[in-house]
Amino acid sequence: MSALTLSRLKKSFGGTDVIKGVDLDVTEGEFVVFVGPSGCGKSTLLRMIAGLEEVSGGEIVIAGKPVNDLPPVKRGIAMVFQSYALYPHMSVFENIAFPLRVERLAEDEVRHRVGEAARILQLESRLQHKPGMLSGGQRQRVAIGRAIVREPRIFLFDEPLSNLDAALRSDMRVELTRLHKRLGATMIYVTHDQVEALTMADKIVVLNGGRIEQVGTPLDLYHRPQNRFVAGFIGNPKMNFLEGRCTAASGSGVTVDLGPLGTITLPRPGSAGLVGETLSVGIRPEHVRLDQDTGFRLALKPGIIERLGIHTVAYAPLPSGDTFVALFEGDPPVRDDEEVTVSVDPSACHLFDSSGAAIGVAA
Ligand SMILES: Nc1ncnc2c1ncn2[C@@H]1O[C@H](COP(=O)(O)OP(=O)(O)OP(=O)(O)O)[C@@H](O)[C@H]1O
Repeated sequence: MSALTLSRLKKSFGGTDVIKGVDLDVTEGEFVVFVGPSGCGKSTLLRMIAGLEEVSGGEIVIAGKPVNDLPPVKRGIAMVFQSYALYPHMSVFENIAFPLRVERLAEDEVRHRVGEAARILQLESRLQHKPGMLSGGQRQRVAIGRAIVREPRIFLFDEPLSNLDAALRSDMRVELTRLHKRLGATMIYVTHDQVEALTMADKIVVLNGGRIEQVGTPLDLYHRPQNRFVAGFIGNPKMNFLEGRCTAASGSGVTVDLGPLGTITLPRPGSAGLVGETLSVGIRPEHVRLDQDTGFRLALKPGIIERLGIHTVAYAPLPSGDTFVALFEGDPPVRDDEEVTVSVDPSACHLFDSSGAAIGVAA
């Protein structure tokens, strides 16, 4: 069953369109992550679902019921913000209990729900502490506890981990994934951190300029990006793009002349109409090999090499002025300012037409 449906959803501030017609279906129990560059409308979309922003057009349906005209408290949602918004003078218990006090729940029920949330979040020994005595991660757990006790249909998270340091973020990622499994609740999560998106999501929604670019599982987006934007956004280091002119295209292959870098033929169906068009060949840094028998060869002279132990990242200038990034496992014998010939399997490459649409990937 659908937990949430957005239909032709729009939002403008003054005369500026910020959300430009979003359609989305979220299944009950799904962990959905909104990602996209700064200003693409992620938070606005979340706040519209929460009822904190009015809708300029379209409809929001939660559990089968249109909610456009319902205030936040009647929507069956609970939102966790980046700033934990805890009351410093109240104990952890009272902070978690706060929304239940507002609803005037019976004391027994309050104790039961707070106790359960504290147990799930391992905050039982902290219930009498004040927020000032807690670490950042513990404070964020209190904020999550305050959402849990409301027993919402949908949890909304707006960059909840962005105030934490890197180590704590990765711990909290695991905790949130565990929490999602345990509660089986529908969760919608906004982040600009693609590691969070790729590791936590059942489904990722990539937004750009107020529109959805693609919706899919993390691996769908990684392996089958439908356009150049998604291809460049998902994956770290980012995909390399080499531009060239299509010189041949048939049902079995597309050939692109990359000028000084040579010619590559990708084994994917293309129509004869592509010949003459400028295409972009997408190469993921992790698909670059130092052995030279996998098809397309490229001579690189890395200017900078980052050795991270588990892998090595090489940055090499291209004749176009762009930088080509290659990622190798371990610590291979590549040196900066020394030429090295690498190779790429053409069947692992991506291909985009001049409008940015992927060639040979079903929409
Ligand atoms: N209350 C407002 N009044 C006017 N413009 C707004 C308002 N809120 C957001 N905007 C604009 O809407 C656009 C989308 O903002 P939003 O905060 O949703 O983006 P975002 O993707 O969450 O960005 P970030 O990752 O930087 O938080 C931005 O251009 C922003 O300036």
